[in-house]
Amino acid sequence: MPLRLLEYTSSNDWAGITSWLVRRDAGEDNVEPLVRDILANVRDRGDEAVAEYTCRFDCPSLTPTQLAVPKANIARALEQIPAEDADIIREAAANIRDFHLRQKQNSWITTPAPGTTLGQLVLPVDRAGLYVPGGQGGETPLISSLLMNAIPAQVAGVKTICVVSPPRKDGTLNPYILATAAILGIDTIFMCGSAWAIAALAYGTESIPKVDVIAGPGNIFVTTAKRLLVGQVGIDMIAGPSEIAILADSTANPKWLAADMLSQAEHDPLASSILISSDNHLLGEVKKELALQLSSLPRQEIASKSLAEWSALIHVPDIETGMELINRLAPEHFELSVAAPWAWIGSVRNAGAVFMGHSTPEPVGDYFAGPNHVLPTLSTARFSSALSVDTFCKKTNLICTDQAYIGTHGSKVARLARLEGLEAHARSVEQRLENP
Ligand SMILES: NC(=O)c1ccc[n+]([C@@H]2O[C@H](COP(=O)([O-])OP(=O)(O)OC[C@H]3O[C@@H](n4cnc5c(N)ncnc54)[C@H](O)[C@@H]3O)[C@@H](O)[C@H]2O)c1
Ligand SMILES: N[C@H](CO)Cc1c[nH]c[nH+]1
Ligand SMILES: [Zn+2]
Repeated sequence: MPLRLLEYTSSNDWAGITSWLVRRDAGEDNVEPLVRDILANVRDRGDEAVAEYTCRFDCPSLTPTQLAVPKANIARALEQIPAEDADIIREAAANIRDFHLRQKQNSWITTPAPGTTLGQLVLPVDRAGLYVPGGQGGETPLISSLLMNAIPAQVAGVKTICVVSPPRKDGTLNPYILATAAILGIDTIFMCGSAWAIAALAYGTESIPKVDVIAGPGNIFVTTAKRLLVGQVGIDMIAGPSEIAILADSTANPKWLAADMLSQAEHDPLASSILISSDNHLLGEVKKELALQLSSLPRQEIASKSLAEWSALIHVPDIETGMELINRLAPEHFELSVAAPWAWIGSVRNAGAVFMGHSTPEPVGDYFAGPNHVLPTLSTARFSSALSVDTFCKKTNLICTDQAYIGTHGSKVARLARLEGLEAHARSVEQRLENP
């Protein structure tokens, strides 16, 4: 099985690693002209364009009036999935809600000096649009994507939440997606996907509301549309292909490590799975395990491309050096697979999420524990964070001063204004001094 074996002894080896790892080109430039056309067409022709694209790509007969999923179908979907599955989804949703409730920030005000009250209003956006990927023609419903995007929006207090997802060939959505929406109390769902769904949410159509923030993962057409709309509508993040980096000592189990690497490799041929260890024997065992476990995976073709092209086993002299490499990689998911993970947590500077110790496999975070699984990729964890309640909030500054404050400080404001050559600013304050 082709898989890179690398040596990292110091920062001198960094260039060799970045040269192939840090820019996984998904070919966004190639699809950009097509996506620009789609955006313009939906902006100008609304539902009609959305329905046309949907018929061309996803299901042959869908009229503009059929884009919205009837509310009754959403409620009924809960009867179409096994009750045990609904219970698992409810439990995951409760964990995710509990975690995100802790992120909620309150508005605050303060009185730093007599005559002045200052503060910050933390307000939810009015409307959010959530993209739920089709998942192999609707056959692998991305339940967790809906949970991870909708719950932070709900906790933020967003009043209008619209979900979009591409329909299956028969013009329906997977009942698991509808049932999850029903569990969450979401009843506004539109059957459309790809760049035209993102365009509809950004511009609004006859049936799809124009939203303030668009969140949710998707393929290259979805991602490119989101990238082109930055600045016109709030965008959660431009999430790239999944990544996992594991730092393991000799107490780690090679079978577990290989399974964890494959868990992300199966997402995408562009996914990246990196194992870093000072134990050469362990690295060799993991390599054997990867070949063994890969052979029985349904998504073997995807995972093997990811392993061959974007993954590696990296030998380091010690854990300290491994940690330095992790901080340079700034991975989306970082598994700290060592005997005493808490002893190392203070050294972690750049990672989307950290999975502590041998018994914390990454998929626990993907689905169930509570923290969000929409995380910064491609080294952007150096400066950005997981999707959160904040994604759906904005902060409005609050300033209140009285006449006494203007009397004490007004002339200083006027002086600063005149230093900038802005006379009208200065007079605005002086009006209150001269004509109280
Ligand atoms: N980062 C995360 O949290 C996360 C989670 C889940 C999925 N993902 C990613 O999301 C993506 C999901 O992809 P998917 O296919 O399952 O669903 P998707 O909904 O993103 O893509 C399917 C849509 O793209 C359209 N499409 C196909 N070919 C097209 C073309 N040539 N031009 C325009 N549109 C076209 C389809 O008709 C359909 O509407 C994957 O890349 C996966 O890695 C990321
Ligand atoms: N690991 C993905 C983010 O990189 C999220 C996900 C969704 N479903 C399973 N996993
Ligand atoms: Zn995953």
